[in-house]
Amino acid sequence: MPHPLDNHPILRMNGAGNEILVLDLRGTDHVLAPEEARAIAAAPGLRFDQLMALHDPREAGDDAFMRIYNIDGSLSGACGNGARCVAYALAREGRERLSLATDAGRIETRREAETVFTVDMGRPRLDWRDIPLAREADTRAVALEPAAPGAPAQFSAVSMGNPHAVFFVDDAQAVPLASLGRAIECHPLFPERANVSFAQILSRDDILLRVWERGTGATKACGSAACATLVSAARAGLTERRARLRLPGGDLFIEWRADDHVLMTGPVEFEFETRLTAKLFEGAAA
Ligand SMILES: N[C@@H](CCC[C@H](N)C(=O)O)C(=O)O
Repeated sequence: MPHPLDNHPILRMNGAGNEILVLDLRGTDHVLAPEEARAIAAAPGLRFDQLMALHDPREAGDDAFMRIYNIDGSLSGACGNGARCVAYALAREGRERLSLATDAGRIETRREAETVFTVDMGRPRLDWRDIPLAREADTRAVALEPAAPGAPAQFSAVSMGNPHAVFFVDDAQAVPLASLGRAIECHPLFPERANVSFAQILSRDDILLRVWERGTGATKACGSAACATLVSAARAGLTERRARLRLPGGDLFIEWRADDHVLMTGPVEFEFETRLTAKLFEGAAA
């Protein structure tokens, strides 16, 4: 029997430099196995930061249900830049606004301009159990214990549907992102691991940000991390509730509205469309 994804189209896009694949599985009952996600990531030209698999909606009013894969095959409950890429992909069907469900909740997107999209990421979750953390803590300032060599002593914890640890630093460019990110992602405080951000406050509405993503590593942009950072900075009184987040791949504009929803706006680029082949999955579970 041919592999169900043989000859299936796949889109390569990026959201502010965050490398995204969009795999539209609506109308099929195929659920991508972690091994299959890793096989796609290993194919020439298809390496991704996140793969967004679209499934038929489970509830009336939704446009799709999404499964979000990291490069190691693990799943995430949220991906802000990926959602904006999905919004661009489905805009080709004439849909300018979307409601997208994940296991962590529902997010909404809208088109602002030809290649600029906003995603409403919903409310941040700020209770230590929701991050989750391994022990009770005030999420505004959690002590990193045991200490990680070279890491700041404390961080802010936020869930945007996925776990984030945000460290405020004087010089984000000087942070050894790979070594610290790897160590903190898997720190015993995070039973589900964490996305790790290093943020430098430039002014009350301007933040420089570098991110080590859970399950993927250093990326050029991480939307949910940008949201978690703005929420952390505003809670700490370091910024207003609206700011520009400068990431290596581009700028994201984040607003934590009075109704508690966090909105992110930024650019999306379509790179190319190609087709998967059965050969790619040889050795991976079907
Ligand atoms: N790049 C994403 C976040 C992707 C998920 C993350 N690596 C996780 O495992 O939670 C974004 O734009 O939000």
